[in-house]
Amino acid sequence: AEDPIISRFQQYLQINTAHPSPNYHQAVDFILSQAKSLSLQSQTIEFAPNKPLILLKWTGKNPTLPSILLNSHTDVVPVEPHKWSHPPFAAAIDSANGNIYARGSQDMKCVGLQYLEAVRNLKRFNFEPLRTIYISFVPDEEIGGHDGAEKFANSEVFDEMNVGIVLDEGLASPDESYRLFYAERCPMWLVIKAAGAPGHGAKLYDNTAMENLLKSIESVRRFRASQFDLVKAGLKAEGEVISVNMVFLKAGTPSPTGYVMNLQPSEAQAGFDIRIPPIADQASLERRIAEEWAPASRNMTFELGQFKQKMSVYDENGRPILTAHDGSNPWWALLEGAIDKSNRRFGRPEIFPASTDARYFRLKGVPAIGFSPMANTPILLHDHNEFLNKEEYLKGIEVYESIIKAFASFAAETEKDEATKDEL
Ligand SMILES: CSCC[C@H](NC=O)C(=O)O
Ligand SMILES: [Zn+2]
Ligand SMILES: [Zn+2]
Repeated sequence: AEDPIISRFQQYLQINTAHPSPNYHQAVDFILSQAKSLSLQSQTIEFAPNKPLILLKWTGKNPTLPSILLNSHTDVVPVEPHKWSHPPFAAAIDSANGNIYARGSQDMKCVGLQYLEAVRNLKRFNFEPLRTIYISFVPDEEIGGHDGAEKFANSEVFDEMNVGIVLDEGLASPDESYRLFYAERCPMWLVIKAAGAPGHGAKLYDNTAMENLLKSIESVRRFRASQFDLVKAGLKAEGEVISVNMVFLKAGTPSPTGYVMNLQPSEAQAGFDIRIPPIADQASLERRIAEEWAPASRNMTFELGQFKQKMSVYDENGRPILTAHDGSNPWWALLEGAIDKSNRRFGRPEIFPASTDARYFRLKGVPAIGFSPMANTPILLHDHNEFLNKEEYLKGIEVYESIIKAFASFAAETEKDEATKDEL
């Protein structure tokens, strides 16, 4: 009985939805055909042209209760096919160990289809949800989600869904414990630019663009090391420090044979991917950028928010964007209980080190938990030879069945509503 399940996963993985030209329409056709076989209501919405978002609905017995949203993205990151041991869109299975190789096998086509397979099984056992369950397949997560989850979370459609809890992606775990995420670092993409006097390549003089930029890079590196040291010493988790990584360097005067060697250029720039946890002081980092990393006194300028990536770690009320993971959030205990029931372990709640669509839902005040059921699995998202083991995939379906059952059967509304009922 497991073969059709795996072959459906393979079919989804075989659709090339890699940027910069994801084949979204083929993915939509596939998901819609699955939805039809499950008798789920479906809707395709283009918040931006040619960027379809699919919204599936399984209506609950009490549709007035806040609903459950199971979110996944349909796009994947690009590949360097010749560096893979198996073609990245073949979804080949290594018969020796059952590993399924494909871009998206971990990030996150697995999760999207596991939701559907879990629903298939629950329907087969005639489970009837009390709460309405929505399943969304969104485009463009890998390029920031602006035309996908961001527009969706800010839409009337979303308001009308009255979502009480969102599940979104997490990370694989090399050990036996699943990882759970209550928040994520927010991206801040920075380009710093240095200017200086050009001159002969043989001349030693102050204030060259290159020297000015290098001073900044040294300063960035000291900060990077100070953050990384906290992680290495075990004092902070990966998601709890500010990461800064230089991702490009651009300078020099091009010539037909390469670069002009005896000319010191008048401009130089460097790009940095910065990620800030919601527990950090973002304003003080921005001061550091202006005063230390790109000081005007050294002929430097900077641009924050390259490719529209600059988020605030705070919401409009100045509160850090995170989902409660204590007793005040009943969904957390339900999730842990459901995983427990499936005989799987889980670790302490963490801050996701990169960024996901969950931030757009959290920003709307809706709790969102990052979770991808992949234990005993090396973390290979965005890497070559991304794979997920067949058995681990099947186990994940069972875990989602348990979670969906627990979430969809949760009868209490909020503490406040309970109190009101008691008074009546
Ligand atoms: C910052 S917008 C791009 C989102 C992307 N998400 C997953 O890898 C990331 O780089 O974190
Ligand atoms: Zn992802
Ligand atoms: Zn990704």
